[in-house]
Amino acid sequence: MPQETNNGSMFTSPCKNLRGSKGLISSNEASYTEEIINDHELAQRKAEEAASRRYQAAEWLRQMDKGASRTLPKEPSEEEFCLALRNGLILCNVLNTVNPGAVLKVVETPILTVQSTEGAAQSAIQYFENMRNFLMAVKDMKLLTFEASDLEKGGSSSKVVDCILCLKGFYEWKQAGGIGVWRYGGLVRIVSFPKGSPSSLVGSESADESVDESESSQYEQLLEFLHLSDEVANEETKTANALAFLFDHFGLRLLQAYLKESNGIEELPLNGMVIDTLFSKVVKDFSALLVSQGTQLGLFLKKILKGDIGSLSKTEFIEAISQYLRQRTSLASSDFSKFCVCGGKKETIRQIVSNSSGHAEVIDLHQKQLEELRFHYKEMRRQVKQIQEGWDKEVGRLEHHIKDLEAASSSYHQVLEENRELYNQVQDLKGTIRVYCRVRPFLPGQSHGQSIVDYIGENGNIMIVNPLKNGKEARKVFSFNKVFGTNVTQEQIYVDTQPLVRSVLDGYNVCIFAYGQTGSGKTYTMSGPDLTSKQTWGVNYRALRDLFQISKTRGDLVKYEVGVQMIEIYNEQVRDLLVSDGSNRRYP
Ligand SMILES: Nc1ncnc2c1ncn2[C@@H]1O[C@H](COP(=O)(O)OP(=O)(O)OP(=O)(O)O)[C@@H](O)[C@H]1O
Repeated sequence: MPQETNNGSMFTSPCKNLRGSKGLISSNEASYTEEIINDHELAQRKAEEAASRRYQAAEWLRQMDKGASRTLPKEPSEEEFCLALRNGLILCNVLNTVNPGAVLKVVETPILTVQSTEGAAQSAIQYFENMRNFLMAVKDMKLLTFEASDLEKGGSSSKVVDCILCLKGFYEWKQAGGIGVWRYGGLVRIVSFPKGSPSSLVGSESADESVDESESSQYEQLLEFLHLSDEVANEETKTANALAFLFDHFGLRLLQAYLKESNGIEELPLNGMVIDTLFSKVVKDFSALLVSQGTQLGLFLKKILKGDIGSLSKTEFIEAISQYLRQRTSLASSDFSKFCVCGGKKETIRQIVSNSSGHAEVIDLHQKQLEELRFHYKEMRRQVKQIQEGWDKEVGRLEHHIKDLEAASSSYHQVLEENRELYNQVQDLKGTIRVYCRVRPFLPGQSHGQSIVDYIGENGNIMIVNPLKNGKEARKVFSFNKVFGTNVTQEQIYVDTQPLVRSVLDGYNVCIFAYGQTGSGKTYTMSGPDLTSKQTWGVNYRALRDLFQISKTRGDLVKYEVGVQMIEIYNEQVRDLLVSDGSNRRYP
C-alpha cells in the first residue's frame, strides 16, 4: 500500500463520496470499494432488467392462454415463473395459438397451484413430453429456444424469457400480416410469410445452433446485443406493419381516385384485367414513393455519419435511427389520422405524399401556407366588404346630396326665371323706348361761340336759348329720359344702356341707335374716338363685350349664337358696311 503524503493529495481518490468520517482512504482501497459498488449496481440493474423482461413474458402468456392467468402470477419471481412453465402446458397452448398445429399432442395435466411442487413431480414424464414437443416445434420454426433444464433449479430462466419474447415478436409480426422483414434481436430473419403456408424462415444461422455452438460469454454478449437492438427491432416491426397498413390504404385510395378520375367510368368494364392494370400502376407509384423515401433515408444516415458530432458508436447510431423513426412515425400517424378523418380525393393525394417524410413536411408547409392564404382571403373579403359598405354609404350620401343639389338647382332656376322676369319688367317700367340727349362740347376753334344750352335739369329737361327771339319764344324746354352734359364720360353714357344687353340674352329685342345732325357726335358716342383705349370705347364695343361676357357665364345653361351686321342708312339708302368685296352692297 503506498504511503500517504503529508497533504495526501497524491493518492487520494477523486471520488468525494468515498471520503468517510474516519478520514481519507487510499487509492487502492478506493478503487476496490468502487469496483464492489459498481459490480453490485450492475448486478442489481441486470436483475431489474431480467425481472422486467420476465414480467413482460408472463403478461403475454397470460393474455394468450386463459389457463396461464390462473397459474402464472402477473409479476412472478424467477421460481414462480419456472414452476408455472415447467409442465409445458402453457407453452404448448400458446405455441399452438401462434402457429396452429405446431404441437400436435399436448398432454393435459391437472391445474396446479404455483406453490405446489408435488403435482409437478407426479407428472414429470408427461411434462417432459410437452416440453420436448414445444422445444422441437420452436426449433423447427427457427426461433430462439432453451434447454428443458433451464426451467429447473440452477437453470437459466433468462433463456426461457428470451424464447417467449421471441415467440411474442414473431406472433405480433404474423398478426400484422406477416409482410416485410421480421427480426428479433438481429438473430432470426424472416423475409416473407405467405398466408396459408408454413412460415418460411431464412436465417443466417439457426438460433438454436448458434446458442449451442457459442460459449457462455459469447451468449451473454449476444443477449446484450439483443437487448440493445430489441427496441430497434420492435420499431422496425412496427414500421413494417405501418407500411403494410399504409400500402393497403394507399393502394385502395389511389385505385379509388383512378376510378373516379377516369372519364366514362360508367362504360368501363370493371373486370379483373382492368383492376390488375390499375393496381399494377398503384404498385408502381408506391414503389416510386419507396425509392424516394429510401433515398431520403440514405441521405439522412450519411448526414448522421458526416455530422459535427464526429464518429458514432453503434449504440449511438442505433439510437439516432430509433429517434428518427419515432419522429417519422408520429408525423405519418398524425397525417394519416387527418387523412382518415377527412377522406376524399385531395386527402388521398395527401395520404400518398405523407408516406414520404420529406413530402409530409412539404405538405405541412403548404397546409400552413394554405391556412395563411385562407386567413388573408377572409381578411381581404372582410376589407372589401367593409370598403363596399363604405362606398354604398358614400354613394347614398352623394345621391342624397345630388337630390339636394337638383332641388336647389331647380329652385335656383325658378328664382333665376323670376329674377329675369322682374328684371325685364323693371326695364319695361323704365320705358320700352328711351331717348337720351348728349350735348357735345365745342370743337377746337368753336370755343368762342355762344352756347344755346341754358340749363340741363336732373329730370331729363334741357332749356335752349334762342338769342334771335325775345320773351317766351326765346327759351324752350325739351324733355328726355336723361340729358348728358359736355363733360360726361363714355362709361357714364353706357351705364344706362348696359341693362338692355342682359335683356337681349334673356330673349328680348333691343335696339340702340344714335340720331343727330352731321358732326353732332353720333360716331363718337356709339364707337368712340380711339378704339385702342378701352376708356374711350363707345356703346357698341362695350355692349359686345358684355354680350360675350354674360353668354360665357351662362355657357353651361344656354348656348348663344352672336352675329354682327353693320349697315349705314344715308339719304334713305341702306348700305352693308361689312361687305368685303368692296361692292358696298345696297339693300333694296
Ligand atoms: N362728346 C364729345 N366730346 C368731344 N368731342 C366730340 C364729342 N362728340 C363729338 N365730338 C367731335 O365732334 C366731331 C364730330 O363728331 P362725329 O364725327 O362723331 O359726328 P357725327 O354726328 O358722327 O357726324 P356725321 O354725321 O357727319 O358722321 C368729331 O371731331 C368728334 O371728335
